[in-house]
Amino acid sequence: MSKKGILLVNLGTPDSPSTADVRKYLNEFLMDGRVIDVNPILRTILVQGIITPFRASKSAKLYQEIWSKETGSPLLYYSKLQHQALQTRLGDDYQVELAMRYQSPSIEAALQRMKTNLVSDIKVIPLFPQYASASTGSVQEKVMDLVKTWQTIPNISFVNSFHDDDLMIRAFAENARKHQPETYDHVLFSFHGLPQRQIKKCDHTHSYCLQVDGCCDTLNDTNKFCYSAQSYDTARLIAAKLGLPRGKYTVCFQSRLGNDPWVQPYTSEIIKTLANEGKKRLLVFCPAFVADCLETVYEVTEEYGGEFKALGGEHVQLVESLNDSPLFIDLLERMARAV
Ligand SMILES: C=CC1=C(C)c2cc3[nH]c(cc4nc(cc5[nH]c(cc1n2)c(C)c5CCC(=O)O)C(CCC(=O)O)=C4C)c(C)c3C=C
Ligand SMILES: [Fe+2]
Ligand SMILES: [Fe+2]
Repeated sequence: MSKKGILLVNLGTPDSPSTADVRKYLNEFLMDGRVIDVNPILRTILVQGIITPFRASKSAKLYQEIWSKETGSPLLYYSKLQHQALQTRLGDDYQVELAMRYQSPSIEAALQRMKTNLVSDIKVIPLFPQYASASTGSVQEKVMDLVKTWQTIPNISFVNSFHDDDLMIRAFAENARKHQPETYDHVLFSFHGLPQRQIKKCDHTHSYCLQVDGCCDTLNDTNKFCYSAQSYDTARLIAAKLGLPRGKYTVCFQSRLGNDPWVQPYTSEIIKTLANEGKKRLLVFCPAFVADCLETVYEVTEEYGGEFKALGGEHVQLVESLNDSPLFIDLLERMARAV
């Protein structure tokens, strides 16, 4: 009998921290119409004429800071650990493949290996807890775009999001307990940002997301696929698991790009406010990521840590990501086996 296929897909990272490879990565990433969601001519001018030429060498320097001689990019390193751990858990009845949406290893090569092995059931697990068109949606589109040319299209299913899954919530809470959250003045749940335009576009009523006060306070039929609403839900659940009172934590969004408004509050502004209030020690979760990466290792620890200290703060502690923690592998195994 043929094996069942599981395709794990994360975002992607450059092949090396050289400016040339970072440029190649940024061009592929940002030319995705779900990431820079403007018309193709404007996107080409923005990405290839403005963003990438200015950003490539700056980003390459950041990647050089986090790149390990032995293990390379943290995102790819931890993704490989997750891949191996899941294959071990699932055994020989399953073929587990790892791919990145951009650069390598590619989704195309992973699907091709499954096709060669006559895998007839494929479950795609985009490694993003909260649904966004720019991340999960892009993976889904890419997979469908590749298999549409096959003569026989196999049974394919997609995991859409797992923002409220108890195993993920417990995994983050367990990582935080190592740092004794009660010893910190404040806790941040810092999610990757998204342009406000993309948040509004996911609301088919066009009158709720970012139009109504408190639109992310609960999940309902209108906002159930809203990245921001799902992020608030994740934060509420982790906070509840740790018994954090409402005033002890803040949800915020990091990594803006360009001049358009992104979903707020911005992490950098919250860091300033907390330093000005005299807070000294911050514990920071990044629950949009299941693996440590540039956005956690560098942006939180170095960039926000540096800004906080310059304003009188003492310490910013990152809660490490899920990486290959047993509870997260439990979750991957459960998603893989679910019919
Ligand atoms: C959590 C899922 C992600 C969403 C949603 C997302 C949207 C998004 N990102 C950019 C621009 C950049 N993101 C960059 C890095 C990056 N982004 C994610 C995840 C999501 N992005 C990850 C996991 C990483 C880290 C990759 C790594 O190699 O470690 C970068 C590159 C770094 C830099 O130059 O700052 C950019 C650029 C946009 C525009 C966007 C949605 C519109
Ligand atoms: Fe990103
Ligand atoms: Fe919303």
